[in-house]
Amino acid sequence: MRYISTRGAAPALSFEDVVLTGMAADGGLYVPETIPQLSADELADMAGLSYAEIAFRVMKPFVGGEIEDATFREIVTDAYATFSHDAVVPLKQLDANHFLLEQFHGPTLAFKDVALQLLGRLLDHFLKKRGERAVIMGATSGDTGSAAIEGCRHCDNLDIFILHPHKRVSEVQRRQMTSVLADNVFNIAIEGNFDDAQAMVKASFADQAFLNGTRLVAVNSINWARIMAQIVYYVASAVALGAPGREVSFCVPSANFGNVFAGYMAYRMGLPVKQFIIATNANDILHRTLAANDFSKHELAATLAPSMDIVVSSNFERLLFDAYDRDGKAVAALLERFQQEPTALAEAPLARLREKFASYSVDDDTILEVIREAHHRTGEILDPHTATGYRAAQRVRSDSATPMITLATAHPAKFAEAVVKAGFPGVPLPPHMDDLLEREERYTVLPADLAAVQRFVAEQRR
Ligand SMILES: Cc1ncc(COP(=O)(O)O)c(C=O)c1O
Ligand SMILES: N[C@@H](CCOP(=O)(O)O)C(=O)O
Repeated sequence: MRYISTRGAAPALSFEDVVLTGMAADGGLYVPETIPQLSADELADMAGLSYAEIAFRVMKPFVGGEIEDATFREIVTDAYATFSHDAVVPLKQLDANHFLLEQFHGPTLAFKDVALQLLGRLLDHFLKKRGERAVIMGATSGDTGSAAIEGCRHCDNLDIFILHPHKRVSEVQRRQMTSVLADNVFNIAIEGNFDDAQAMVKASFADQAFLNGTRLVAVNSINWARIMAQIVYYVASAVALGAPGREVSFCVPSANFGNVFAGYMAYRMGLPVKQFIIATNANDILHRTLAANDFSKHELAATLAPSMDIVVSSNFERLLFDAYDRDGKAVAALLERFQQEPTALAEAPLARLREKFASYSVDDDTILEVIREAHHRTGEILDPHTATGYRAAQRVRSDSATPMITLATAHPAKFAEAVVKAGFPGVPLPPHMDDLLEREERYTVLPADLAAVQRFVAEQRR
């Protein structure tokens, strides 16, 4: 298996190299050169298997024989043993044909754990094999940061630098990151927003001179392994509801687009998916692009679903690469224009996207209304991100005969502000976190200035 860049001008990489890197040298993101296929028989055979076994089977072709089967199976089994639910990501039926896929049973209570428990172990495996050290730089709007720290902190060969937007993540999210006092964990609160943090991480991949030759690795979904691991739960949940004999649809609270892109990859591998719904908060660039072909940046708004407060959506590039028939030059030109001025997609790629994707945007008042309504109807307290998905599924699903799976991307206990504003007393944290609000914190506030951040990383790394 080889991996190529969405901008068409960087060298192709092996699986091991793609895991141990971030962005491609041409500024693009890596995708598999060919998309492995899952036959109907292979899908049918997965019914009733454990999540770890499905994960092994779905991901094996992407690894391309670069890790021995027995070792890879061990890594996968170990990663998913950290989840508090046997099903890892259980399905919960809400009504006749609407299901929640609960993605918050991992150590940090958000869907990011599914990929980052695996990625941490893959990095450990490859770095030990090579006898190398590496520096991680990641940007977070709140959930990736803690999941990355939790997934990678036991790897002695890694120093982990996580940039979060100062005062723009929830208290629980911040404390999940900043109360990890390990010697190899560094939290940086950036005086800016998530887009600023992500831009600095990407700029650091583009010019790594500040690290004097030490390897820089991504934990954001720019790292292909993140997407790969997220494909699994689309397959597992669809098979649980009758695939390949029955089509399903997915509604995905979206921002940086890694989650729904993984679903699209599952579809490209052969999973029968009728529709993907992209749900956004008030930061609605994905919805504006799909619905009105308005691919332009608006100012980033702080919302009640802070993890989705993102304007420049990284993985949309991977979808564009497919929509533009894998023409890297066209993707590079479009994205360069996008950085400079309001732009639009060409007609044919947009039409292709609209065949499979619908979208819907949900503002803060509606998030609160949905939390109340969903509780009244189903007894569930949704987190504010999941609430955007719940409403989008109600409004734009193509039909009610096809099972709709809405991804419940985080636990409501992480987002007390929205839950309390919606009129509930709050949701308790699980026992392993019940003293979180009393734990000591450590983090450094820095301006949104690339040189300052790089200087900090260069000085602090071990
Ligand atoms: C809780 C939660 N829901 C949804 C999203 C959106 O996922 P993605 O960035 O993969 O589109 C994120 C992060 O971005 C998140 O943390
Ligand atoms: N919502 C994310 C933003 C970063 O997304 P990623 O999937 O690219 O890591 C977060 O919680 O940090």
